[in-house]
Amino acid sequence: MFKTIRSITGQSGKMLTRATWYTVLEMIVNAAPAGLLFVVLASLLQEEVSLQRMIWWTVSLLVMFALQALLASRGQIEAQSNGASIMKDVRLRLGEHLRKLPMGYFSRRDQGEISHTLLANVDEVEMILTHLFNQVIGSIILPIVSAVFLLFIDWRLALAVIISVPLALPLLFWSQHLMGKRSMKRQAAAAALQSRLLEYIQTIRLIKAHNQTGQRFTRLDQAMARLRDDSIRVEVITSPVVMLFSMILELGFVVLLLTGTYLLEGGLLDTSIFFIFLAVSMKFYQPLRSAGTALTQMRFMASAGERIRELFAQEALPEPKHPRLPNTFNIELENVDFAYGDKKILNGIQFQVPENNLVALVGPSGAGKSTIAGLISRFWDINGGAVKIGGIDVREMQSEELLAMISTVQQQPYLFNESIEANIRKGKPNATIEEVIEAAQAAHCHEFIIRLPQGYDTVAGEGGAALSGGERQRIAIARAMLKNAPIVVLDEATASLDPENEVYLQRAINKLAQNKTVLVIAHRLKTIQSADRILVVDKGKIIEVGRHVELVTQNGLYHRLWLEQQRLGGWRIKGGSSEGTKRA
Ligand SMILES: Nc1ncnc2c1ncn2[C@@H]1O[C@H](COP(=O)(O)OP(=O)(O)OP(=O)(O)O)[C@@H](O)[C@H]1O
Repeated sequence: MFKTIRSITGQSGKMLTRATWYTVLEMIVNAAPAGLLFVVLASLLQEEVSLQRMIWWTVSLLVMFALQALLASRGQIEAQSNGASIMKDVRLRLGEHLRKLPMGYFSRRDQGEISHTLLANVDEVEMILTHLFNQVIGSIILPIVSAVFLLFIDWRLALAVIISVPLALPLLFWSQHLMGKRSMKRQAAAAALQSRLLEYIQTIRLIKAHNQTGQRFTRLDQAMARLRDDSIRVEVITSPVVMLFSMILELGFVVLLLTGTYLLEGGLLDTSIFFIFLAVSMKFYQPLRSAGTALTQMRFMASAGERIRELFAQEALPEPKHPRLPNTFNIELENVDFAYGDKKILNGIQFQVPENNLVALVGPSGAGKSTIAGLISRFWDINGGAVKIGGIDVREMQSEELLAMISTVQQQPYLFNESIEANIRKGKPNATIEEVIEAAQAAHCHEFIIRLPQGYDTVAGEGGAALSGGERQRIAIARAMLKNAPIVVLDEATASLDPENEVYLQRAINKLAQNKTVLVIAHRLKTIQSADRILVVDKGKIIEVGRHVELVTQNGLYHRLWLEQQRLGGWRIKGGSSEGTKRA
């Protein structure tokens, strides 16, 4: 448990902080009234009490209580600030680590699971550092101090008090073991519920549109029921063992009573000593019981640490020891093989995009076009061959430098829930407002932005929900224009846009493509009629290569796709634009 926490916080001794020392002192002061009680009782029994003495004792007691409260509050503040700053660092390192992971990790894991680890699990570990750890330390120190005190007074009775501890401890270890096993299951159920909740919220529009509220709610309901069952199971399995631990521990009190009475009857014990033991033993068993509960709770929280450790253990794409930078920006794929896990997707892909050329990838859905485009940004590492930019393998470049030379415009670009200005500025964080407007004008979105109630200050909504698909794409293009990277990877919108939007979008794309090396995934073939080269991809292979005029005359897949799209075009109520992606 401590090993996990140390490994995720990266701090070896930092759990024993000033806060822990405050707690140790607090517990010593907490045990001190027992000593005072001993003196008071002895005086009472010997009838040596005076009012003046009693006032002194009372004052001393008040000072002890005040000191204890002061130490407790200092300890809590220290623990809180130390734990919170350690976990801030963990959150930052987790964010940084996630950024370096291959995209494959994100497609394997649910978004909800990842966010559960980043939010709930980090909070749970923070709870250990800010509260539970010191609570456990305090609950162990107080009985130790009390036991030492009792041993000094009468070793026979002290042994009677302590004797139950070694008998109860195995039960505590057992409860820890049970908790360790069950808590991982409960964590998985909580993460699954988070995924279902996220899915429910993100797809609420779709669910309503298809009238599937009942069906989706069932999935959510099942996830909730699983979490409920796992939570109950954790309690049902561990609680009886913790209870048994407490009971066996308290048996020591019975042993104390029997031993004390036996010694008293034999005249081997002073009554005042016996009273002291009866009173002080409370300071022995009660904190040990709390330590047991806090330790079990801590073991539960530590499973959150396990999940964080697993996330840190995911291997990032290896960075080169001696990174290289290309001088030119032609793209080259040499005999590339690629698989998602065991699922082979690309087979011997080979092509070039000469610098400042526009090459289009076309083909049926699932052919592997987006995968090819992702390999250029090194979203995944390939299984065979090489992906090169300017003759240098992308694996020999530092990932940040590689990403800086590529602008990617997605089919469904994501806009942050910030102002449109901030969204465009993501392409160049230090851009002036004039540069932002210039990019928006070039991307043909300035006109619609200034017509919005708050113009550039209009908030785009989560994911860009406040804007239409075409508007979102144009803002993403403005973002890419501001970035002004030498390579552009463009995933063209599949959905039919209204003619006006389509014309503007096409003009924006043409502007973005000027003097750049462009790889475009084209879904509408009429937009790539003037591309320098078209690659037809099918089942992970390039099966045809040529310009539009060459390919339409061959009796191949491109020809069939072209005829199909021409036929579908005839069904449109309004005619589309005749503009296409072209070199300006
Ligand atoms: N992250 C992933 N994990 C596993 N399989 C994937 C992943 N992404 C895509 N695939 C699979 O790889 C194949 C190629 O997908 P890809 O998205 O590259 O095709 P595409 O030609 O771009 O399709 P579309 O035109 O529909 O976008 C598909 O069978 C798809 O199911």
